Amino acid sequence: MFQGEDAAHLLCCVAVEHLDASGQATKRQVIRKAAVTLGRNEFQEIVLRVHNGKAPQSFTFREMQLFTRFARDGKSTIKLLPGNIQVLISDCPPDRLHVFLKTLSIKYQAWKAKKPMGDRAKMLAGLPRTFETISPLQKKDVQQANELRGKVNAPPPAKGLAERTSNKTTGQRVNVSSSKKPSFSLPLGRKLSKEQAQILDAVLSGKNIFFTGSAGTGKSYMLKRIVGSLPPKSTYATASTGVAACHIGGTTLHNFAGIGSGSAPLEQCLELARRPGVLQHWTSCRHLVIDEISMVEAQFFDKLEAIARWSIRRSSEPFGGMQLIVCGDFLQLPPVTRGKGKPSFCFQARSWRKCIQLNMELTEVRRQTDKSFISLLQEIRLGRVTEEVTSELMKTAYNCIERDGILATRLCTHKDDVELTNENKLQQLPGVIHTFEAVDSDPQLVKTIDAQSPVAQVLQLKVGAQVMLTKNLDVQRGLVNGARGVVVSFEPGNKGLPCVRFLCGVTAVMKPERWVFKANGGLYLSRQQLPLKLAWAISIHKSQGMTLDCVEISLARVFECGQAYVALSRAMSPEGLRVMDFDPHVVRADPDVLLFYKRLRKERLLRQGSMDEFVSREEQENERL
Ligand SMILES: Nc1ncnc2c1ncn2[C@@H]1O[C@H](COP(=O)(O)OP(=O)(O)OP(=O)(O)O)[C@@H](O)[C@H]1O
Ligand SMILES: [Mg+2]
Repeated sequence: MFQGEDAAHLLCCVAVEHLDASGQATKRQVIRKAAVTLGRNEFQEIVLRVHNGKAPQSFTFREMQLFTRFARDGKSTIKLLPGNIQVLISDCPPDRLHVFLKTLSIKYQAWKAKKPMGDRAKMLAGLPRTFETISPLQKKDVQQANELRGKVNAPPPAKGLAERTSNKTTGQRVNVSSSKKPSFSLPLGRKLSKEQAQILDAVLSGKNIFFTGSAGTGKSYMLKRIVGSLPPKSTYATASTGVAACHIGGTTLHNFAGIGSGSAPLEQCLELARRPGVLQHWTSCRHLVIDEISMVEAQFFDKLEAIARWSIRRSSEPFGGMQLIVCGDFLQLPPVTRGKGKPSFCFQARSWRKCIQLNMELTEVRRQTDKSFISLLQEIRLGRVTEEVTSELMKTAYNCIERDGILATRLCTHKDDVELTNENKLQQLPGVIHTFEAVDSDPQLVKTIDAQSPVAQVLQLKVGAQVMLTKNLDVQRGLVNGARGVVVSFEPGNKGLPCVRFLCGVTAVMKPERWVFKANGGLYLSRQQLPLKLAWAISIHKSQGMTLDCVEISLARVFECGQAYVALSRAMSPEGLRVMDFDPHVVRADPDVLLFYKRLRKERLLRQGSMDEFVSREEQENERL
């Protein structure tokens, strides 16, 4: 996260409105590229300074109202009194805005806790005018703000507090969304490692970058941080699959491009891309983010490049000058070919080399902590199965990973097996079926929503149903995307919400959540549904990008290179994994991909933030390939 001085500055679009008594704007000034700074004057009052590149305007205020509902989209409004001024912020990198607003809010509350200086005292003080950037947030600011909030909210309801501090291992029943306003805290965020920070720096320098790394090194995590650091209006977060797009809060690459499968001739694809609603993506995009690039076909990539360059943006630069931020692991799943032979990877696209200026690699695995399990997975990734690897994986067949009635999720190679398993298992359970229908923003577009949503339109559950959480509800308590649980009861009443016991020890009543998807033409679609899906089985393709705490894998019908690696690397630990019928032959790494990575290393094109030792070891190993 941005700390210190950074927390006091924003670069964004600003509209300054002067309001009359009825709240109508009497004067409005729009500054497309504004620098906003938070500071203090000679009396230690908070000042908001808006700079248009020529002359700054400073607003000192006594009262403030913040409107933060759309802060995640980079928008917020700050209403200031006296003066009745409204500062409307837009197109601001959301992570920066979040920290800026938090700093403003806490500093303001802390300032209110002190007795402000009266006008007369100010006049008598005769101090020269000054402006100093506000100091970084300190613990004491947060304490003061919380004390003030405590007084305003008093008396604090003891129940909410007890819920927040409950010990997750006790299995105590908790309410996931508490109505009490949480206390302020320092906006530290989760820290980036050195190598992750270098990637963010490279992106912010404007370079076209491809970054890679084994499963669980935080590629998607980084993409979310990258998207949060770029201006939202011109940034498009996409991924090759709907599930992966959902992980980074984006849309599918196909949806962004609007050219179907891209197999039509260029002229036809161009016509499709020029359709109203689609054209706007192409013209407004300055930063194109793509996750799970391993599943994007070379030809499709070349088509996108040609469309962007010649026809829409009329520029000779690769991708028409858009910044490309591409990430994935080519040793995971390849593009889907539907029986049309060997796929071409994106790095085999004609335009790849001229598009990508910088190749970087993340080396620190974060999904797993067990060092020997991490090394085993690295071997599998490269298609190497030693006797030791085989025996370690065979041993897991006897793992008893069921706990508290929560069964392992079976990862299947084929989609049909998944549907059949989940339907049959649900039917076999005794008891009444409870059906939950989603509320979609546009019922006509169920298919479009289905393609991107992690939850189904209709969810059927029974007591005993094995389920998986599809959203991070409370990361600290372990209620994270992919967490496994079992339905233990349904609440009385007509809503009959399900109560789920999770593997992490928490039992919680599930309430509907909302997902928002970007559709063509800047249109937003949404689905409201319980954040659950049946989890007796899921497909390996759907599991790409996921972290799972309790999995059983049958690899007998593996048909792709990288498929066994994707399945195995979903597990967080060997204790949470059971491999049923391990056969070393199903572990395969695509030779073209190995060659690609080898060449990048040899030509020293693959930059790593740290771990030089790891580089040389890998190089030695690759020499043996
Ligand atoms: N800097 C970080 N701080 C805390 N947690 C992190 C950090 N980076 C990654 N993680 C966590 O590590 C786990 C794996 O990250 P992520 O899913 O982004 O990996 P990935 O490289 O995209 O994996 P895959 O190749 O399987 O898609 C996630 O639970 C993520 O929240
Ligand atoms: Mg990922």
